[in-house]
Amino acid sequence: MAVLMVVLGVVFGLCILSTALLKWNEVKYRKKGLPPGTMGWPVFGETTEFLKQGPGFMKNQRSRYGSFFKSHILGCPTIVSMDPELNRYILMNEAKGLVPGYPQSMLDILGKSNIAAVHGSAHKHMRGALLSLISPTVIREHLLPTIDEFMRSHLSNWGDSVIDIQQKTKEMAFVSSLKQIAGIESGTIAQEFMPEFFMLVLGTLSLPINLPRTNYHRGLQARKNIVSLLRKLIEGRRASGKTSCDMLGFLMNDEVNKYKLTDEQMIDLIITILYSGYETVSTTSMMAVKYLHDHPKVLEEVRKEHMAIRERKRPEDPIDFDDYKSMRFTRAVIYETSRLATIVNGVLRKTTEDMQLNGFIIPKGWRIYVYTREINYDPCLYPDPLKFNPWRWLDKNLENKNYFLIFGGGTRQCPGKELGIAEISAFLHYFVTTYRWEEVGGDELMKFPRVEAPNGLHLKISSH
Ligand code: HEM
Repeated sequence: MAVLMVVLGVVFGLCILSTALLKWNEVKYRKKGLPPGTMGWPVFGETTEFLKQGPGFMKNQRSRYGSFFKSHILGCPTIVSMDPELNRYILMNEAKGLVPGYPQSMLDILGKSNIAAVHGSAHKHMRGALLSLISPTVIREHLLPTIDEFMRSHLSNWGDSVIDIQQKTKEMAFVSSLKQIAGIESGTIAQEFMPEFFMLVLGTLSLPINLPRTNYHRGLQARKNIVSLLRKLIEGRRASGKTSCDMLGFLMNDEVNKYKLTDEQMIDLIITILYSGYETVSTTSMMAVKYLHDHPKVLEEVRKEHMAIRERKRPEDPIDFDDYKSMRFTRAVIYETSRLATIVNGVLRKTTEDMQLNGFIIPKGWRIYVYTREINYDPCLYPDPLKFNPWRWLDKNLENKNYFLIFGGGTRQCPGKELGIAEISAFLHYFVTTYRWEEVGGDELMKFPRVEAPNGLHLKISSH
């Protein structure tokens, strides 16, 4: 009896303490003019609910508080915006103080000059330099041939084996970028680079606690090593006096390049390119393979498109820009994959000063989560939204609609969109024309907060 009384007493005490803590945190953030919503626990906020319930948490909060509510997630007081009109306004108005709001660990590891860390004229300059490296002309004349050569060799010996397509597409996205940036494809530099880069990526998604063995600490160390590798590469090229026909060669060539970047800026830009195209391209490629496997009719249509291209060519001929432009159905598959898998849930901004938004006052330094995921499943915009139906993208001009935010919008809209689509298209070209595949089975796929196969996605591959 006495034990039961003690247990009941402890439970009762804990209940009172929890209620008091939750109440205290609500009162702390009860400023006049803030949007409705809850702030959860001190320090942790509602991060656990957000990560555990994922999209369900967002939908639940929206049904209680509307499309514009406050929360405390991932270490920051945050406003979540799920309102399409407001989302566009936020993305279009960086100049009014709505700047990128990515986590500190990401900014520290990607560098002071990385594109998400700079605003105003510095952003214009870095973005201009990047766009000059990946313009449609450069894609046509330099990047597509490089990508073609890479995909051909990367996919050349997958036949009659079991592969982990997640691992393969990750390596593919990374090494393909490295080849475009510095002509490096295999050999010791790529081998040295790859584990460092994977460590850097992990670090950007961690809590910024700089203690030995934390992912943040390892990420910072990986950045140091990558910077030193790139510095050696730049110095080696300068010493040799040769010009190279790759992104680094163009950046270093003052005669043709009007954006004069310092070595630090060049290095941060290269890290930005590697980082931004890595997870987006690899995950979309993996998920496209998954959806094609599950939808034989779509696979048949894609294969028809790519076989028609091959029939016009000798086996050794690369795909060119006209071939790429003719891949209309493949483009539709890539959009449908991005929509249904929602590779990017939204983008982050923060306020540089107190500002009025949607009739509320948002304090300086608060994060704004422009949460675009639900648009992808809106039955008014995409009828039968849970169906994988690439045909919906043909002839309807869906990619030019103002609710199409798969590649972001406004001043920060993805500059790598065409490059990313070209890479995935070239990958699919060689994959569907060379191989047939079966899932080995049972691999788990997670869709939130990131799309990933925690134990890999294994395929049994046979030659076509
Ligand atoms: C399927 C592939 C891709 C998807 C879905 C994608 C998606 C996005 C999205 C949603 C944004 C907006 C971020 C924001 O507003 O804060 C963005 C920005 C960006 N993307 Fe991509 N991306 C892809 C491929 C690439 C590639 C291949 C590159 C390589 C150059 C790249 C480079 C960038 C950069 C540098 C930014 C920041 C632009 C700025 O802040 O001005 N992306 N991307």
